[in-house]
Amino acid sequence: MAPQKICIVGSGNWGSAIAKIVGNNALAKPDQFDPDVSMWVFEEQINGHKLTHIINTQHENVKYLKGIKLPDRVVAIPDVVDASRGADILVFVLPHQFVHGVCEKLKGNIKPTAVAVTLIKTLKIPCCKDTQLGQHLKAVFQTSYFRIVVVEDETTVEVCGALKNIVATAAGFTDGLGYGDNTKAAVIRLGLMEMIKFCEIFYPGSSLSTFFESCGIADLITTCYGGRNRRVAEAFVKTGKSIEQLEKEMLDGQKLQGPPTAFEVNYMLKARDMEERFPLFTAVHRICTGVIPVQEMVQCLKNHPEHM
Ligand SMILES: NC(=O)c1ccc[n+]([C@@H]2O[C@H](COP(=O)([O-])OP(=O)(O)OC[C@H]3O[C@@H](n4cnc5c(N)ncnc54)[C@H](O)[C@@H]3O)[C@@H](O)[C@H]2O)c1
Ligand SMILES: O=P(O)(O)OC[C@H](O)CO
Repeated sequence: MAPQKICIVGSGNWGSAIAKIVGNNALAKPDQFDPDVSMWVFEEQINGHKLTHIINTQHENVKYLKGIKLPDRVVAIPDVVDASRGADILVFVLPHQFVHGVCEKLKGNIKPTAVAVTLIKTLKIPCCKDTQLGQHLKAVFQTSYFRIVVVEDETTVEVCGALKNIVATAAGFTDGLGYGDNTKAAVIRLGLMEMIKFCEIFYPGSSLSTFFESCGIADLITTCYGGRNRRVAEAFVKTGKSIEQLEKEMLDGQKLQGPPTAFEVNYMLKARDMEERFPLFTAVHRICTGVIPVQEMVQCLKNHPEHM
């Protein structure tokens, strides 16, 4: 098989981090991959210079991953159709709210044999279930410091990634309200229970063991202690500013996934009259949309179905 061309669709914080990993792997495995990796960059001006120009000359995404050098042969391209032209592997890594618009542009403009990998945390993307292809794609991402496990329960992996952002938002509210570690642990536990229940109901067939992979409990802990959703949610309580305003002020262009995911999940719960069975997901949505004050969050969890 000829070396495969890789395009990274996205260039935010995670997009840039994965560009470093993928770019180095492509250089190290020229028999498998074209060493030139393209990266679609949503163009913006930084101190009067185009971000693509800065990345292509300084080999650093100075806005979204400051201080980390990207491999020289990762090339930033501002047009997504140009960036993906001729690519065999498209790595999607952009905030989920922009996926639809980007895919509309790509429709009819990519190699018919191209495969897509999504690193996006969302509920929306149907994935293929090809373990052979999974092993091949593992070579794109695996490094000595970034280990990949190929699992067949791909829906649960993706849904875990999306739902943990809601739990992280709740954890941030807890921190902002000044509660201690026991309350936060209770929120994380109930959040995990709701994640499992949500998968059971909406995506039957998921395996409980998947929640013990990195995508489950490990990502949940990371995001509830260190993530952007947690940080902004804490500031929401402490400052009284809106989530939108804090996202702009605190994240410098990076995007929160928790509040929009809570909105999407609430839409699914409401449609099945199931809000009461998911008090944590429901409370986060109601707080983010101003329906209830954040001070009511813990009250909403006191009669959680897990306690009945
Ligand atoms: N950052 C992490 O640690 C991390 C880890 C794992 C997964 N993820 C997931 O990866 C995905 C991408 O997150 P990220 O952290 O790379 O992004 P980010 O939040 O750091 O960056 C936002 C990106 O959106 C782009 N953008 C802004 N307006 C746009 C528009 N109108 N159209 C298209 N793009 C626009 C920006 O240029 C920037 O590249 C998300 O689903 C996230 O949950 C993130
Ligand atoms: O910073 P957050 O809260 O968007 O979380 C980032 C990653 O998803 C954690 O793996």
